[in-house]
Amino acid sequence: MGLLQQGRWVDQWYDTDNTGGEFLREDARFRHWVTTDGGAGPSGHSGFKAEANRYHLFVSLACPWAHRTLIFRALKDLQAIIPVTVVEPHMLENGWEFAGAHQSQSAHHIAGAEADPLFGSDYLYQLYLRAAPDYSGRVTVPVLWDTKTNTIVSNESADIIRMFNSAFNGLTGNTLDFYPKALRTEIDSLNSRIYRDINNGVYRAGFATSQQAYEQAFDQLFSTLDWLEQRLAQHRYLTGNQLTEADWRLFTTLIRFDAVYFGHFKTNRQRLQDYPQLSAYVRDLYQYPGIAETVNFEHIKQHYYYSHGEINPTRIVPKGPLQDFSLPHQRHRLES
Ligand SMILES: N[C@@H](CCC(=O)N[C@@H](CS)C(=O)NCC(=O)O)C(=O)O
Repeated sequence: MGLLQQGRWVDQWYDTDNTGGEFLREDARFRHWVTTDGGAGPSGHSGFKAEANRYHLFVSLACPWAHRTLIFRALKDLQAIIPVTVVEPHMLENGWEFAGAHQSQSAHHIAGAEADPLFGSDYLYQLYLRAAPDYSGRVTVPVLWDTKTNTIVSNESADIIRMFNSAFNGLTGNTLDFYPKALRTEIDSLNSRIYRDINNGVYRAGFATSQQAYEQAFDQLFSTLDWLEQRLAQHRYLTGNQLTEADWRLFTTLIRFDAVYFGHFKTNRQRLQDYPQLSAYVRDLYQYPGIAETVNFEHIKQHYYYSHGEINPTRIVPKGPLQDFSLPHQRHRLES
């Protein structure tokens, strides 16, 4: 695990020394937007018009943030016009890697990982350097790459799913809207609490290097899960009867909870399985058409347990847990 410093790759674990053991996530740096007409979006500059086969998505199947973009690619019928490449789950001294001959010393190829079809790069950081030769910062997935101007449009999943939600509608004819105007205020407020306490909360617990930082993240995480458990006893989805972006953002963390976060990140007050509403809700979303295909537990478990040597030095990847997300969920009953 490492980062780029003025265009040089440096192998280094997260620095929590100056923050009382607390893990602080760095903001994404590429924040342009693909728009219908190529005009500027909420940030970045213009010039990224929605076109078929112009953009390429790089993801890890392990990563909850990248997973959001894969879900939106499926929900919005973008598979035929936005190709995707999957990196190797083992993220070691060279960061995220593509499949190929130049893997890091202890990395293994895991089925489903692919080579870089655009440039034949060995490592994802080489793609970042093509976009910004003096880049400083972490090298993260997902990455939305523009093949026309050879740059990164965005490496922020929250923005990429918003682009996918609407910018390509004219090309696909899919007008499903997961960020409807009438619900935006509610979605935004759910997102911000869920991001802080759950999406990023599990990482704040898992990457904490002080007892206090860990316990604080742990308590916030479970109090927000308790709150959601109650909310989901009333409604099928977070905002009521309509599935929105807020549900999909929550889903990618919940689906990993028992397999990874409970053990590896020590978020073990209880399993997701022990929450009747939340666990049925996850099965409901998992069974939505096209979603199960985006979930890959081999990549998920291999990534976390094998890559984080600071947390799991033996790199043993657990065989369990046994789980079946295709069991009935009965959540239709909550529709009013
Ligand atoms: N804000 C980014 C965060 C992405 C992110 O942190 N991805 C992780 C994988 S789950 C990553 O690539 N980490 C590499 C690193 O931090 O060096 C987003 O939502 O797209």
